[in-house]
Amino acid sequence: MTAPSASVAEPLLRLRGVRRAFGDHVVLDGIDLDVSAHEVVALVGASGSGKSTLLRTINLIERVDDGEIFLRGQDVSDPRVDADGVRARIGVVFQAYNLFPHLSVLDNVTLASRLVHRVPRAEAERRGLELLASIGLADFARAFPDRLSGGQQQRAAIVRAIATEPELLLLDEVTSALDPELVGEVLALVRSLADGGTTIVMATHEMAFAREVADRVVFLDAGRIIEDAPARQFFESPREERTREFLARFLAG
Ligand SMILES: Nc1ncnc2c1ncn2[C@@H]1O[C@H](COP(=O)(O)OP(=O)(O)OP(=O)(O)O)[C@@H](O)[C@H]1O
Repeated sequence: MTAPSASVAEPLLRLRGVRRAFGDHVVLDGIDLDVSAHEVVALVGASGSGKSTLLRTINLIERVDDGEIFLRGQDVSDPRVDADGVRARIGVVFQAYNLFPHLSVLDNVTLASRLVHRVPRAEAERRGLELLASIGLADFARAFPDRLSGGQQQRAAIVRAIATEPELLLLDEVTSALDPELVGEVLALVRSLADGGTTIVMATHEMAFAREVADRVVFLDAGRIIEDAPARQFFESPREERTREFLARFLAG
């Protein structure tokens, strides 16, 4: 028997046999997935296929019924692991309502750094202002979120998620609640994070974006991974019939 090669890098994230059911409804049915550092993985699939639930299990919002989730080799799905400690290592942005409405934009962006990571306020605010400036929102730092457009709010939510320099960024349909004209500015920010080497797992219905930005595309159907392929191969020559049907339905609108 050959020993595993020591040169093979451990994936940043590894899921093995992840299963989650709600009552009799099996929503994740044995998910195996590896994500390397700096990789961008798009989760695609019909509504209800399990994309959000998968992201929520990675972030330990949902507990797995079976299987394991490893973050840098640590089994974080072990119920004895401190979930808050794991969540502090992962940035998450949902479809909408990410910002606390009663806190200024800057307080939103700096809150986790200050409270969870114990960064002194002055340093957290310097970094927060730098991040807000990088997305053109420095002038809104002291404003409350309701002064911002939906696209601006989502961009602020994304910089809030990366303010603590998480090891992994999870994005759950971050553009699906936006008016079409605001989608582009949010996708541009995700693209720049991907270009900068942030490790991202994102559920998306934006196929053109997945094709352009993702290294790999993972197609989920009824809680199973049907195809996991480099983005170009996924869109140009999918192996599985169900992937072809999904893409055809998608292109048909
Ligand atoms: N807390 C819950 N209790 C019961 N059923 C749930 C719960 N969360 C999700 N589900 C069910 O699990 C299935 C998968 O939902 P999920 O939100 O993961 O799908 P999705 O692929 O992200 O869909 P969409 O693209 O519409 O966001 C759905 O049938 C949903 O109703």
